[in-house]
Amino acid sequence: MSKNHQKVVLVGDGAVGSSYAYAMVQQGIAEELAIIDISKERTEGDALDLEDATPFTAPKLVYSADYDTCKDADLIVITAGAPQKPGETRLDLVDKNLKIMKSIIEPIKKSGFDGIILVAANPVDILTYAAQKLSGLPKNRVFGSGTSLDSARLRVEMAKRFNVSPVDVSANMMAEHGDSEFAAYSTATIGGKPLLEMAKEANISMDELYKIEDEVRHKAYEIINRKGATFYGVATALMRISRAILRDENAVLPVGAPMNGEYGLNDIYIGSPAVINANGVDRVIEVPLDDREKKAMADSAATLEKIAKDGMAKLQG
Ligand SMILES: NC(=O)C1=CN([C@@H]2O[C@H](COP(=O)(O)OP(=O)(O)OC[C@H]3O[C@@H](n4cnc5c(N)ncnc54)[C@H](O)[C@@H]3O)[C@@H](O)[C@H]2O)C=CC1
Ligand SMILES: CC(=O)C(=O)O
Repeated sequence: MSKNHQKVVLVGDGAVGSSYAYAMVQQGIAEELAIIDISKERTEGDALDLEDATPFTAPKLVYSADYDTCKDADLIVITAGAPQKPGETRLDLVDKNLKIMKSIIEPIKKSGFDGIILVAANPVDILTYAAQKLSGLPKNRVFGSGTSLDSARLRVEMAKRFNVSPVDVSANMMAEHGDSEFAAYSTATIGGKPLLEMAKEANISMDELYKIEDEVRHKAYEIINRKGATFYGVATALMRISRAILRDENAVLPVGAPMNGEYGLNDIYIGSPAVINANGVDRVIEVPLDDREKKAMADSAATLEKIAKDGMAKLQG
């Protein structure tokens, strides 16, 4: 395959996957998009529908495929798995989605794939951990969407509160993509100015900021209660991460990154900003945390570590 021809394989053509495919076609990222799902009718239908969009965007080969197509892919994006039902947490999905992940990684491995895997299926930090262990690929080449969507949600809320564009808010949700995540307010900035200073000047209290943090943490539940699923936000986050990989951007994005001593953590995937390029996670940016944030990071990591180890033991036992 020439350097100018990039191939992405999407595994999981449900609400998140098909929205991601649509975003990739809209943005003209990668020349080839293969779609895999247990429902062949769905992937065939989506490929036929999506190819009709390409005359208006950029030439792209979009097709329904089987796992042997993974062999020469640059990037595989995994969105296959059960979504939360109203009232369910992401962690409640762990056992069934770990089994699905195993059934996906085995044929990917068999195909001889040697590229990058980006995971979005939930609980994403645990499933990413499993995908890396089961695939045997280097840790930097398997990573998760992590807190990319949550950070976008935080930026949206800060933009509303401070009356600025969300594009100009630099703020991250960190740790688990889930109920134990936290807003890293101590390092957030707007136009280079610390967000906490701006809050003080605007008489926005810490209590109000913590209330917003909680709303961000629970936004998925609000969306699921209303429309049954969330997909446009995460699909766009996945498109953004894919672009950073395929165009070797060195973009600093919050993702579910492998820890190698950062925050005192090892052998775990967790939400943190990282440099994303053609190597996948090129390096983690270890953000300085205040005491509240340090404790939240440690507590969240402890939860993830336990569930990952128990889940893997069950899967392999
Ligand atoms: N990381 C994030 O920020 C977000 C993650 N998600 C997660 O993404 C996942 C997908 O969500 P939706 O698209 O809404 O669900 P969905 O039910 O619409 O789609 C799931 C797709 O996976 C396919 N699938 C199931 N088992 C499979 C297998 N063994 N091999 C191949 N395909 C298989 C199904 O046929 C279906 O097309 C869920 O786990 C959900 O929780 C959803 C939103 C945000
Ligand atoms: C479903 C999910 O993980 C989210 O929207 O954050």
